[in-house]
Amino acid sequence: MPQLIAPKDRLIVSLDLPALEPAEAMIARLGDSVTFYKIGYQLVYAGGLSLARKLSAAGKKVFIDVKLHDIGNTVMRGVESLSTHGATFVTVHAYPQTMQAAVEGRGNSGLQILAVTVLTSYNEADLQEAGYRHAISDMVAIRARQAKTLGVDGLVCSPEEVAALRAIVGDQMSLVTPGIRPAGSSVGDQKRIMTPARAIAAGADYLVVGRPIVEATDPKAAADAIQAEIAQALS
Ligand SMILES: O=C(O)c1cc(=O)[nH]c(=O)n1[C@@H]1O[C@H](COP(=O)(O)O)[C@@H](O)[C@H]1O
Repeated sequence: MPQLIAPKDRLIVSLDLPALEPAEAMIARLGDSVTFYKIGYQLVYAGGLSLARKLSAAGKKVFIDVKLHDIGNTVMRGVESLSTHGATFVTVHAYPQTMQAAVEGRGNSGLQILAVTVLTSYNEADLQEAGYRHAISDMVAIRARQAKTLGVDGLVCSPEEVAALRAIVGDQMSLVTPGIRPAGSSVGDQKRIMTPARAIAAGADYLVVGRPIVEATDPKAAADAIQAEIAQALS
């Protein structure tokens, strides 16, 4: 539930880096400023699961972002395997079979399933081009209802959808938002974005931030500034 999360623990730094060595160097630079790390495609295929175990043994929280989507049996077994690394969150795409299988696979392990609703790099035209007939707002709402019914633990969504999705899923599911851009930072390939302060004010539980921190000249200063913005927005 949002009110129980300490402000500092709401920032998840995405370790989108090519190898363990730069990832460990980044973690050392960020030090006590950051308590929660995301390990995604780039690092997970470069030894990232060993880093997940190391981070969780060191008392940090870990989000394994592998966005699973396959037949149910494969997803279930994949999630069973992923539940052994000490992570807090793992991602799957928000398809009913996939979400149901992921919930079965996580069992009582303590690993929480996050369903990715509509990627933050998509706008309305991108969604139509991919063959969907719904507007983004309708699509995320449909997927949020299905996720809630299936017992999924949380959603990954754009901060633009947080308020609407909170009304659907209530306080028991975590709302995790990438697409976070501090004022003045480069947008890159993200399309549905907000500043940290606005995302928190909209009701996000966790903010996922990659390039604005890991590509900053001073990553610790960038993380500290976002932490301060989060704390200010919550006060
Ligand atoms: O599942 C995710 O974390 C995710 C979902 C989504 O819709 N959009 C999105 O950007 N992400 C991830 O969040 C991170 C955002 O990174 P930056 O755009 O560099 O801040 C990346 O690691 C993405 O893979």
